Amino acid sequence: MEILDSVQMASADKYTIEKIGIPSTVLMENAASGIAEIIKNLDVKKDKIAVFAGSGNNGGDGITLARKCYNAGYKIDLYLTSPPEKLKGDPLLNYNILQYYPVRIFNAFEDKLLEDYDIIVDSIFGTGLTRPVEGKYKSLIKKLNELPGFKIAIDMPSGLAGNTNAVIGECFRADVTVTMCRAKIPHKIYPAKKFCGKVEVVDISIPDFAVASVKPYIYEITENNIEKLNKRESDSHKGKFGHAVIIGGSAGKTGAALMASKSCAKAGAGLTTTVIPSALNLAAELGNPEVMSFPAGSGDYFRENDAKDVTEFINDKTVAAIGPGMGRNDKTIEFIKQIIAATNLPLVIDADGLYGLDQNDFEKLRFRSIITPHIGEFARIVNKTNEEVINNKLELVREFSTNYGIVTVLKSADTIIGIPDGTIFVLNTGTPALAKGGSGDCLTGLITSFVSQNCTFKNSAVYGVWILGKTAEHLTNIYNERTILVSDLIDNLWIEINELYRNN
Ligand SMILES: NC(=O)C1=CN([C@@H]2O[C@H](COP(=O)(O)OP(=O)(O)OC[C@H]3O[C@@H](n4cnc5c(N)ncnc54)[C@H](O)[C@@H]3O)[C@@H](O)[C@H]2O)[C@H](O)CC1
Ligand SMILES: [K+]
Repeated sequence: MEILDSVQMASADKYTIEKIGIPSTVLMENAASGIAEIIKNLDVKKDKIAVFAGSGNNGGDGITLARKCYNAGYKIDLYLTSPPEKLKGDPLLNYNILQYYPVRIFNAFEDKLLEDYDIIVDSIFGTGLTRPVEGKYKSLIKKLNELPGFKIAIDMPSGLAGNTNAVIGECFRADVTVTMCRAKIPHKIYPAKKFCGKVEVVDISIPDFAVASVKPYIYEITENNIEKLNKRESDSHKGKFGHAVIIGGSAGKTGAALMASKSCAKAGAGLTTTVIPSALNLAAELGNPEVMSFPAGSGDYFRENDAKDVTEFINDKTVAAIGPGMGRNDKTIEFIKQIIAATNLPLVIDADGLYGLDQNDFEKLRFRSIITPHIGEFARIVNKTNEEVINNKLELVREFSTNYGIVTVLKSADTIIGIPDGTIFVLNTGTPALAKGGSGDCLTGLITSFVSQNCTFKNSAVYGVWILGKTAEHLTNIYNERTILVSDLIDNLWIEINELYRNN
């Protein structure tokens, strides 16, 4: 599904009203009907409802909803943030209609809140908000957050802006957010996502082609749109699924290279070899019997002198991952730079593999690489603070991927995948069980495995993130979010891989 920003939403809205001719009043009526339907189906007490409505169209949705809620038999009070004389357009039309209904109408700032409401509906600001709320609006939102009732935001929790995932100021904390047509950026991406609660999307008759006309470039990957895995031909042999290489390990971190390699083999690479500093080779030989190893150099970490042998070894392979557990020794960094310069192989680069890279190295990775940084690693790459990355992750990932022609997988609770044509994919899979050392190594192995099996870079990245996240969800449901080890994830990768085969 597309994720829109507020400008795109307004354009799709305009297209529907002006080009197709569906009146805006109909859209508002549909929005209110959709929201009322969701309220009816909520499993919470809903005898007394308070709607807080602003003067714009978001307020208009709330005013119209008041009528729908009355029709459904709820006791409903409306609190306006502006005098009725200031209303115009559809909000005014619906306000005038509401005069015929026995709904009590108050001023949100001047009148006292009358009783304890079961449900508080926030329709103060929607996609029209672009700057932080101040003054009496700020105080009102604070006050609403302190009320005990169940909280529903219409379109967006008031205080969030529709074109950013950053929390720009005080905002309503919703249990449920009901949005129209498509989810917007703050609904799907942290930190704003945290304020939205469960997000429900209602159809208000804006057709798909009106959405397509605004050229969406952000998509959420879900069960419904993830590409299924192809069944293997019955006469397949291992040569068909590539030879994947995992270059990693250093004294104390050998396990990272082993976990990445095992994940790679488990997800279906034809052959997997761990390239490992030779002093650690025995661990690789004994630790992963299904995986081959290539002992490099003579020490317990990689040095630049090892690059020649390693390059010769990997050059006829299908894909190499660089990074798991390599450490950050200057000589190792030089080794990585030389590998990047001396080969044209598809590369997946993670963790320590990214640490010493500069613009020059990234230039050499154009159209053949996937990088998988977490927030801190990406902040270092793009020379920003962690905070700046968190609040601008879409723009920064998009800029990096398009500038360098590199697929970027920015790992966090909502993983963002940027591809070189400027498209962004968002995956909200996973649980806090993944907040543990080694999860990233598993992801690197998975992505490398799918590249080895000839999947596109985009699909390889998507499969890696999806399978790891879904496996964590599955195991968290059975066990809990603390006691799951990466080896448990690896053992259970088959469950989600089975799901990806389904219906194919
Ligand atoms: N296609 C759809 O999704 C439809 C959505 N609808 C609803 O319409 C709103 C957007 O309405 P709009 O009138 O453009 O904006 P808002 O109601 O969000 O509010 C704008 C209003 O508030 C003023 N304002 C903005 N920021 C601030 C601020 N920080 N402090 C004070 N005042 C502020 C601004 O000047 C405007 O006057 C959308 O979210 C949906 O809920 C339609 O119902 C149908 C189609
Ligand atoms: K709102």
